[in-house]
Amino acid sequence: MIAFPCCKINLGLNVIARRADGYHDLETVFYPIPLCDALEITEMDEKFPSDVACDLLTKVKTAGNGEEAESWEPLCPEQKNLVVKAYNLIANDRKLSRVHAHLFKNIPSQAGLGGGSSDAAAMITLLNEQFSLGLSIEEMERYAAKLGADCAFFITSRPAYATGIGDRLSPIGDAADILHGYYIALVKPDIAVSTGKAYGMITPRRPAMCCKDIIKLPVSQWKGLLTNDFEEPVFTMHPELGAIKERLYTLGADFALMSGSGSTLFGLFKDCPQGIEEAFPDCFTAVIKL
Ligand SMILES: C[C@@](CO)(OP(=O)(O)O)[C@H](O)COP(=O)(O)OP(=O)(O)OC[C@H]1O[C@@H](n2ccc(N)nc2=O)[C@H](O)[C@@H]1O
Ligand SMILES: Nc1ncnc2c1ncn2[C@@H]1O[C@H](COP(=O)(O)OP(=O)(O)O)[C@@H](O)[C@H]1O
Repeated sequence: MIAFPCCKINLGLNVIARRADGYHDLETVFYPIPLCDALEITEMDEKFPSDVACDLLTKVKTAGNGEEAESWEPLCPEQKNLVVKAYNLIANDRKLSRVHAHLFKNIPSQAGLGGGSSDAAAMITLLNEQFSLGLSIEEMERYAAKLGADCAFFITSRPAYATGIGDRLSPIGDAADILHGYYIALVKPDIAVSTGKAYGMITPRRPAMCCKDIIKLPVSQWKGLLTNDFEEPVFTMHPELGAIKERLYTLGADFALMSGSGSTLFGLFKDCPQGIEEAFPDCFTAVIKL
């Protein structure tokens, strides 16, 4: 059984308050983007000589100098991969057969695109189907939220207004179609931002206007209104990121912003943008019609 976990961008992100548990309350709109990993699970042969209940092979797509390379390499120690963590979480409560998992990584890591969280959510939904666990969407979202603050969103990957630590989701109604027909350019340089460190550099505040209301305006009016609180501290640490955002505007974007805690910048274009790959030669780039 196979799934294609997508990634997300944040349409605005306001860090509102620091909580007693060290986490932060935020408000953001999660918007799914069809740049996907592939995750396949197959049941393990009874005779497979292993103590491991879920073994994982990861194929990472890496780009460099205009060439694409693929290699079977662990992204991180297997037991730390969110796909294996998702299996272990469900296996704690339900009887599961042992499985082989094959993960093809197409979504860049440490990018603010939620790729790992999406893979974990896909594992939960795959296990639910493969083993007829009968879990409801809400039950799967509750499991997912235990694995990462933005993981619950990826159970359905429907555009959503998120509050709490990113785990309280509500649909955004008609605004869900707002980007239909737009082109998105994703640009991710080879810079890793620590999410925890970035949160620590923000002074929380309540915004004048909530991002779910701003996105009801035409995209051409979002500039200056729809903001990401991570940009200020992260652009200070890495000025190259601010420069990429400016370049996206020069290339004709109606709107550009950093996604999550970075380091991906995205630009929204009415017409298919030209020259993105050439403009950012040392970065991962993708142009996708929404
Ligand atoms: C910033 C956001 C915005 O969408 O996205 P990404 O940049 O990761 O995509 C998310 O809040 C990232 O959520 P997620 O990536 O699941 O975070 P986790 O792994 O759960 O937490 C990493 C660390 O970030 C901090 N953290 C995370 C979420 C939150 N609401 N408040 C926090 O303070 C905590 O210090 C935590 O230890
Ligand atoms: N399935 C997975 N895909 C990507 N990263 C994973 C996965 N499982 C665990 N990780 C770990 O989580 C870290 C960040 O995850 P990722 O989702 O790519 O970042 P972000 O939330 O910034 O988009 C990675 O550096 C890696 O060590």
